[in-house]
Amino acid sequence: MVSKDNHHQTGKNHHLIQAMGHAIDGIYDVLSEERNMRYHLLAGVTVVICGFIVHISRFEWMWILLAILLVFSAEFLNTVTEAVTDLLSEHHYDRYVKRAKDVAAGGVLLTAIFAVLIGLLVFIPAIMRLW
Ligand SMILES: Nc1ncnc2c1ncn2[C@@H]1O[C@H](COP(=O)(O)OP(=O)(O)OP(=O)(O)O)[C@@H](O)[C@H]1O
Repeated sequence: MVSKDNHHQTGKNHHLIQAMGHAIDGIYDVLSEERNMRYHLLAGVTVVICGFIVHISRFEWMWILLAILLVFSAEFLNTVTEAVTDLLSEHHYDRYVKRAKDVAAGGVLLTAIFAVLIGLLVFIPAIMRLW
């Protein structure tokens, strides 16, 4: 989905609906263009389904949803970093581009490790409770 603006807008949004349209375009862009984001989405949906199956508590849901949101946010920032650095470098090698991209990717990795830890802390006791 691409926003319905026929012109190439470069200025501020004029109303909330327009701003929301661009924001939804951004979400769609990350989901359609970034393969890693699709893996994160698949993992997130799987974890949410598992959460319903093993009846995790409200407190546990808060941690699970926070972990999912953190990974998604890091992936969004990673995509922004890639877009801006690719624009600036025009795909030529640049050590500052490398630094920016590696740091952004490191942020995604850290949030993914956090999410796995939260998953283990929540689901191991939840599965044991079922027994
Ligand atoms: N213009 C550049 N200058 C220097 N290093 C670069 C440049 N472009 C990419 N790199 C290096 O290559 C790595 C991967 O680049 P990039 O993130 O663009 O590709 P990607 O594998 O498609 O990423 P993702 O999987 O997150 O979409 C970067 O982390 C960086 O180390």
